[in-house]
Amino acid sequence: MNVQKVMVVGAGQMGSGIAQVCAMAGFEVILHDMKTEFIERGINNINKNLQRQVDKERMSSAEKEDVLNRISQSVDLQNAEKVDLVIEAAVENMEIKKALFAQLDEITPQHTILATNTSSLPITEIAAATKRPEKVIGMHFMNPVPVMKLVEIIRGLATADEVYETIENMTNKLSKVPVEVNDFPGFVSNRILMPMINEAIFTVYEGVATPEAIDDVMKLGMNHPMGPLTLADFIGLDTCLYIMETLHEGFGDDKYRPCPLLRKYVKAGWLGRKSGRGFYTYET
Ligand SMILES: CC(=O)CC(=O)SCCNC(=O)CCNC(=O)[C@H](O)C(C)(C)COP(=O)(O)OP(=O)(O)OC[C@H]1O[C@@H](n2cnc3c(N)ncnc32)[C@H](O)[C@@H]1OP(=O)(O)O
Ligand SMILES: NC(=O)C1=CN([C@@H]2O[C@H](COP(=O)(O)OP(=O)(O)OC[C@H]3O[C@@H](n4cnc5c(N)ncnc54)[C@H](OP(=O)(O)O)[C@@H]3O)[C@@H](O)[C@H]2O)C=CC1
Repeated sequence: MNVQKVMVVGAGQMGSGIAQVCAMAGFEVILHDMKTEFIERGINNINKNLQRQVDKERMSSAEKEDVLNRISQSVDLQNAEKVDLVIEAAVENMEIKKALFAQLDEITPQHTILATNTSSLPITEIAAATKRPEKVIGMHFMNPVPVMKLVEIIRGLATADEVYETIENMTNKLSKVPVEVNDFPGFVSNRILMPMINEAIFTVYEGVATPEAIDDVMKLGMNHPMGPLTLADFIGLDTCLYIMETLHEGFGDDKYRPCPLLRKYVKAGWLGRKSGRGFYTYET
């Protein structure tokens, strides 16, 4: 199938990044969120990223304007009625995603592929909220989207081969590298990454070392570009907690229990970089 028009649902850090790379690759993009202010925040992000490219003379100002002009804004999901592909990047919550997919199933044309950027939730269960499970697929981008090469592509139980191929082609057009994985909690990326982050949080909780020391060990000792606690703040501590809960519930194994300190921070509203405070403090 030839994808031309894309709707990205959720204009947060992932949705704005996905909208940016789609528009840069020439797709017409509708960026949808619940409120205009969230979309404006997303567009501001995109604008800043593109301006950096202009400043580095990798893109002209005219090209930047062309990219921005390919992105339109939406606060009405009905605007999905003419798109070929929806990439959902709303909050990591099964009930919210199921409700969105059920609505999108009603609104979009029959040929439309419904993809989710979920970082851990079962694709098969999200697909079951629609009458087109063969057209539902996981398209898991990494953060920051404009920089990271990987897109994990996850087939649900019913995902059709041609839908997989369309999403694989689309990923290549975005200059990303597709890697196919099966539908298990956390897929591959977060099944491996998130227990390491959770263990780093236990290491703070048990007073083994400060966040700075833990991050230094992993950066200087293991050559990780960011320490695990900086990375947790970057991903969002709410998202880290939801992923650990999905792993814990999905596998029923206590090795995936979320650290109580992670729960406490999320309850306090310390969500990391996006809220201004997590393991570190940030200017908002
Ligand atoms: C939770 C999930 O479901 C899955 C996930 O996404 S897990 C998270 C996966 N991501 C990671 O692990 C990221 C780990 N961190 C890194 O790779 C690096 O620290 C980083 C790429 C984010 C920044 O790299 P750095 O060398 O420390 O900083 P810096 O030199 O400022 O930036 C390098 C490039 O990234 C760009 N960049 C940095 N942060 C960016 C952002 N938030 N958005 C867009 N571009 C960004 C910079 O503009 C720069 O671009 P150029 O090379 O084209 O000039
Ligand atoms: N953070 C990361 O590193 C990664 C995250 N992901 C996944 O991407 C998704 C988004 O994460 P991220 O961008 O970090 O989260 P953010 O919190 O930055 O953004 C989520 C956005 O979606 C909006 N939203 C919530 N519910 C709805 C809805 N019903 N309809 C439309 N928009 C909605 C939110 O609005 P409001 O602010 O009001 O809640 C917010 O603007 C999650 O599923 C996450 O697991 C995947 C890869 C990496």
